[in-house]
Amino acid sequence: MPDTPPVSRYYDVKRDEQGQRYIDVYVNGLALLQNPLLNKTTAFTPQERRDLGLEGLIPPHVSTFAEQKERTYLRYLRQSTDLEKHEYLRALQDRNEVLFYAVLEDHLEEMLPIIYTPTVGEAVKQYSSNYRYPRGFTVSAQDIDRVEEMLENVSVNDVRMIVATDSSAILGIGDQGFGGMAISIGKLSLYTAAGGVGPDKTLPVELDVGTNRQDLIDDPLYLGLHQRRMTGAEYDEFLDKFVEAAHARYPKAIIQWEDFSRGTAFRVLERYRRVVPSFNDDIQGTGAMALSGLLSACRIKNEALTGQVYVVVGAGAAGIGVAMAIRQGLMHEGLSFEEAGARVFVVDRYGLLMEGQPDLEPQQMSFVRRPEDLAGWTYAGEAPTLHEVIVNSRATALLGFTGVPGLFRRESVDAMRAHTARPIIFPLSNPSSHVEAQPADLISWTDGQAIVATGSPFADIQYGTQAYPIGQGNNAFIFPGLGFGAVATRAREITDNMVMAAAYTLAELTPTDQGRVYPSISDLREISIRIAARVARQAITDGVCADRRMRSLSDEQIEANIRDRAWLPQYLPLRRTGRSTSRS
Ligand SMILES: NC(=O)c1ccc[n+]([C@@H]2O[C@H](COP(=O)([O-])OP(=O)(O)OC[C@H]3O[C@@H](n4cnc5c(N)ncnc54)[C@H](O)[C@@H]3O)[C@@H](O)[C@H]2O)c1
Ligand SMILES: O=C(O)C[C@H](O)C(=O)O
Ligand SMILES: [Mn+2]
Repeated sequence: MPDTPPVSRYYDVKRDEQGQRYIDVYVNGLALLQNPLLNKTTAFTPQERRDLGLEGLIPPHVSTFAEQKERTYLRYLRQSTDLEKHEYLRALQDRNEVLFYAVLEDHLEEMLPIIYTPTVGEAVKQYSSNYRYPRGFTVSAQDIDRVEEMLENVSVNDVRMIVATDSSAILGIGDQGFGGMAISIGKLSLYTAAGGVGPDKTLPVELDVGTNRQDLIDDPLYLGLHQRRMTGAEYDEFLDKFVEAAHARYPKAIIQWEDFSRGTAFRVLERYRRVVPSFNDDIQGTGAMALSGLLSACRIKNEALTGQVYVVVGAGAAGIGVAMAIRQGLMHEGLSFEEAGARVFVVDRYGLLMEGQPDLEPQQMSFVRRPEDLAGWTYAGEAPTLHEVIVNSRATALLGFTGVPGLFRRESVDAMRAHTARPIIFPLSNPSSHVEAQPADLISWTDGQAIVATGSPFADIQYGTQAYPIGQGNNAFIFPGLGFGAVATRAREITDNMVMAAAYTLAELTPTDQGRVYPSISDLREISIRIAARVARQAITDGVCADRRMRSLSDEQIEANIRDRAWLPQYLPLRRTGRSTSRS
């Protein structure tokens, strides 16, 4: 019997007599080379080549890992556009995952914008035209009744982390139909590169419930379902079937819901969060990320979180998630629910959220103002506009989650400077082309006084004689650690306290001396490990840790345990003993 559970029907990770890990493979020859979890391309040893039927199929020179990485990186540099670089790295991932993650680890800051935001947005749009090779799992409105059988086709048997999207609100680029699969893939690449979850433990999922994009429906080359989106009870039934089947096949898996539009995001989160361990990245991950940036900004200002007035624009999944997180943070700092809510103003397309507006959704209701709440305000229409809210509320912090480029105007920024010397301005919409204000404008309009963060990466801003670094306020600083902490404890549920622990840990780990409110991406892995440890501790405190051994560990032991189990991109020896212990 192996001392590690079977992980794939193509191989098991086992230990030899000396306790060294090796991979026992049940395929050979070309079939082995075509499995990206097993393939070492040119690095197979002469012994492996003989034993695994690879002789004659690969070039004679046995490459070192360093040579492979160098060859791969040089070719990466020869790709001329960011999308070509993305496609090149994705092809590498589909060929050899260890090498992909090793190269990514060596060049994380350079490559994150390529495999993830903003380039992944382009990959989503081009998904059908650039489709090449299967990755992840997809189920559509046509075949949801067979989802259980279909999940059996997935070759890995021990998935711990699923990212699933219905592609209804991808970044700030809206309904993208089947192309949203690229987002699930990109998020999970970060789980492995930063969060330490092995690639064989992850499963990207595209829930193809249709698309309301007529141009996609009319395009014969579009690879998703050519029909309009399911809604209402039909949609709920689809999701119920997916969740039930995924949980049955992968009982230890955490589900991250990604890029669901505001109409479904909250409903889906609440419907399942106590059924399977799950969280919504745009609501909760973004909420924690934004709260952390605000805590760091307050540290720079040398003021309290409770001393600011917050305007959140865009009352969708992210905006409401962030407004809730700010309110929770203010309560954590001692305010009552009412006092905290009074400091948070939420604006959507009709202006300030006000009673009686059309299309208000349940999750927005606790932020809705009545006219009598606005005594002393001056505004022209039925609801104050964004600018009128900033002026009347005496806003000191402004956060954007609208996906509308250029929404933050100079007059509003000037108005903020009447209330505070150092306005906090976070245009957090992605990708870069959808940012609510250019960081360079914000720095120059405020003579370098604004504290700025953006969702997509921006280079330092040169203004006068000084360089102003722009922190990247992206939920990538939260979800890998939050998810890994939940995986490590086999959390039965992801509690609000676990999300808050992630937010406060990120703030503690953010050095603010350079004026940045988010750390450098090069520190992402270390930060994710530390967040995972604190999330794990919180899971134990909250009584949701299903892993008995973890419960008795000290904080130091938890962190050591998490560090120790983080997957690293290294080749293991491959052997073929002929004794399969896997299901097949
Ligand atoms: N930085 C991050 O980590 C991060 C995380 C999540 C989402 N986001 C970004 O936030 C944006 C929104 O994402 P979401 O998932 O909440 O989408 P969503 O569709 O749920 O919400 C968007 C909201 O913006 C509102 N809106 C549109 N135009 C507006 C306008 N002119 N004025 C005011 N409100 C307007 C819409 O009515 C809707 O309520 C996207 O660009 C996304 O990339 C960033
Ligand atoms: O994907 C990102 O870069 C962050 C966030 O989840 C978003 O939807 O914009
Ligand atoms: Mn998202």
